[in-house]
Amino acid sequence: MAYVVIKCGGSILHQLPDAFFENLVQIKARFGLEPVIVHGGGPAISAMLEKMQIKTQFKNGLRVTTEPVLNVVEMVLSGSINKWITRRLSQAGAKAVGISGTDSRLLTARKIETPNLGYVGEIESVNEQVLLALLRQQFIPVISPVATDKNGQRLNVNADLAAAAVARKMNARVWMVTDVPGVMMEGKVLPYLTPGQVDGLIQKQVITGGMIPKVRAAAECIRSGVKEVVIVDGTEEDSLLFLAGGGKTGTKFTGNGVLIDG
Ligand SMILES: Nc1ncnc2c1ncn2[C@@H]1O[C@H](COP(=O)(O)OP(=O)(O)O)[C@@H](O)[C@H]1O
Ligand SMILES: CC(=O)N[C@@H](CCC(=O)OP(=O)(O)O)C(=O)O
Repeated sequence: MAYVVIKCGGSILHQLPDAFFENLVQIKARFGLEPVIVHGGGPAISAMLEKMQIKTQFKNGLRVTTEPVLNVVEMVLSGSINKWITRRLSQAGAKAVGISGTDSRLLTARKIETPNLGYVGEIESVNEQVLLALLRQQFIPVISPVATDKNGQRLNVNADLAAAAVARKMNARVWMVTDVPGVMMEGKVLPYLTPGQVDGLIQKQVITGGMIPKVRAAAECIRSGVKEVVIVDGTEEDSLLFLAGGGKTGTKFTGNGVLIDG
């Protein structure tokens, strides 16, 4: 079976048209691709934290996660956002099941060692049996990226990194759906990138903020043998069908891409 992990970024979620969810259902019928959704929700978490007057900050695209922040992260991601996506998919005719990385140890993580990041995790293992069981019964899994460590402590995992871990485990293609047409440099989309180019672009601050974990996750995928990682604009019409059919859009990560000057 061919799987595709579709990472839906919080930046774009609420602008995704009905057609996006309908396309998601069609890629299975028309191209035999089985979708697994991993979603973010950064802006919704920030909005809720602001409402609750809890301060929040990011380091290299990762949210500093104290205990009160962690409570809000889980409430928003595994609660409202996860259920909102499954509702949209159900409306589009899919059998969607929303689960969190803490269910049945789907995502096990360890605390990232960067000092003062708090309860932020990096994925150690993915229990793909849960996903395979759902997929066998024609369900589309919709995953919230909250994980647990080996002691059962909840950890906040960046959704790009969670999507990469799931894709590596399932040997799936990866489409990262976001609010920009790809990785941009000097106002233009970079059509191709290789893992080796990523660190330089971050150092030169061509890539900043939320794009940092995205390109790092993409590079990690390619280095471990994932065949296709594409960063794509969620509002681009029929982009999922286009990608499923082998079309080229957004920024594609490859083992040997086009070199960037400088
Ligand atoms: N070189 C770059 N190309 C495109 N976007 C970039 C770049 N550097 C930083 N960004 C920022 O990254 C954002 C996407 O990351 P993020 O907001 O975390 O999205 P998502 O919620 O989809 O994961 C873009 O909206 C843009 O502001
Ligand atoms: C550790 C960390 O930064 N976790 C993210 C999880 C959500 C996410 O990744 O959402 P996007 O895909 O919209 O960025 C956060 O707290 O915002």
